[in-house]
Amino acid sequence: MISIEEAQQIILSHTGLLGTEEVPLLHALHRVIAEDVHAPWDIPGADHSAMDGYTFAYDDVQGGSLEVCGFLPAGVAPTEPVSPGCAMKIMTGAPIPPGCDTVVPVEDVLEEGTTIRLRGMVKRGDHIRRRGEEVNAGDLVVASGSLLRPPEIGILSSLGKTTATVFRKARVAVLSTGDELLQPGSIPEPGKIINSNSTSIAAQLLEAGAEPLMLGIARDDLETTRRKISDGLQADLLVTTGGVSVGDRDFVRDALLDLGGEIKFWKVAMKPGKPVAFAMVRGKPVFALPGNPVAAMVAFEQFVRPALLTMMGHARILRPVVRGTLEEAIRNRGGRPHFVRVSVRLEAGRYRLATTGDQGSARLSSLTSGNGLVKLPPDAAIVAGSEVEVQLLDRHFEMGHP
Ligand SMILES: Nc1nc2c(c(=O)[nH]1)N[C@H]1C(S)=C(S)[C@@H](COP(=O)(O)OP(=O)(O)OC[C@H]3O[C@@H](n4cnc5c(N)ncnc54)[C@H](O)[C@@H]3O)O[C@H]1N2
Ligand code: MOO
Repeated sequence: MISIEEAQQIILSHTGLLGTEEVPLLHALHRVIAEDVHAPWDIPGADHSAMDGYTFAYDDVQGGSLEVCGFLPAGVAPTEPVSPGCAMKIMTGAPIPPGCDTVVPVEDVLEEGTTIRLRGMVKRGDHIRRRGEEVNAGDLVVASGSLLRPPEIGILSSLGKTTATVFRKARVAVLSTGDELLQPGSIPEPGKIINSNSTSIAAQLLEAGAEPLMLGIARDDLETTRRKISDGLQADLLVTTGGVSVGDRDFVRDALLDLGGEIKFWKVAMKPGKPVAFAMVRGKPVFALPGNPVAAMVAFEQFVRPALLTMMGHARILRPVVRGTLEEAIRNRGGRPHFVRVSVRLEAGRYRLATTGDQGSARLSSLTSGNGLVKLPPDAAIVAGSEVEVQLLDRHFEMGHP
């Protein structure tokens, strides 16, 4: 059996970048840009006032008082020089008129009829945002490979962009296998359960920024499984759940081989998720995840998500890992690393971790009541109060401040 890290390496060695597409700027949010964007102009485009106040030539301030000669709102570009000895009332964002070089905020002057008196010290150049202070024409502002968050979207907009060329979203086919499965929305019958894996995997895909294509359920026979998997190969990547262990009705691996696929690995030393398989079939990566709901979701996190993020151009493909204090003892009696589901909370600047109770691979509530995974090495016994590393699964933790 190979290790989690070996499995990840094999997967990434078969994972390449998807193509690109031009999308409206707002649709580029949380995607990775595939072009270098240079500034077509300076920002700011001229010297602007940074305050609502008065502008004047510093050399004209004699005795701390000036005549007010006019008003400059934002949105107007003055061309006439201001007469010597004059101050102009100016609003934040308005260009500084020729002849002026200093701004004083309104609260720092006494307004006396048509004159103003400065209340305190003023320095030449105060409260002016300089032309090109942020960006000069020709500067590389957003580099290819950058993740577009709201600030990047904003700066691209300030450069006149209304679209962006980004890496395509991965289209991912999702197939569940099993005679026991009913369509979501059904009422359970004896011996049957609802196919919840397709929905949870689709949700994980959406969260990773990919597009799920729902292939439904394949009954437990080789022919149906092969046909459904073959349909899924039209996508960029295929994820199946169930039918990948050693049962008499586990046909996924045989179907992959029948389709000419190469199984790159089967079984990884981990719990839950051991019977996971990864194959390349007709040039497409196929992840055959175990059927147990937690095993499928944990294996998705460790294997499918990093592959998808790589395909979509991301540089950070792994969840953030932080150190936190365990509030209870945990132990791994097995011979495989155990992903213990924990709830992580930030208390007085420190992460504190508690397990989510029964860690059965079929118990989805071990994930719903938590937001992190502790990878516990084989045979480890950790006492309460110890510091351990935890993968943060909750997006709200990604920036470190829930
Ligand atoms: N003799 C052995 N048996 C099992 C082993 C083993 O090593 N030797 N491994 C166990 C482990 S670990 C796992 S995990 C499961 C994985 O088996 P499969 O991937 O073949 O999954 P199934 O048998 O099809 O299903 C397992 C379990 O999950 C439920 N399930 C399946 N699909 C769905 C779905 N779409 N939505 C909700 N729940 C689903 C299914 O009903 C089963 O209860 O094998 C162990 N066995
Ligand atoms: O590894 Mo199975 O994936 O424990 O449930």
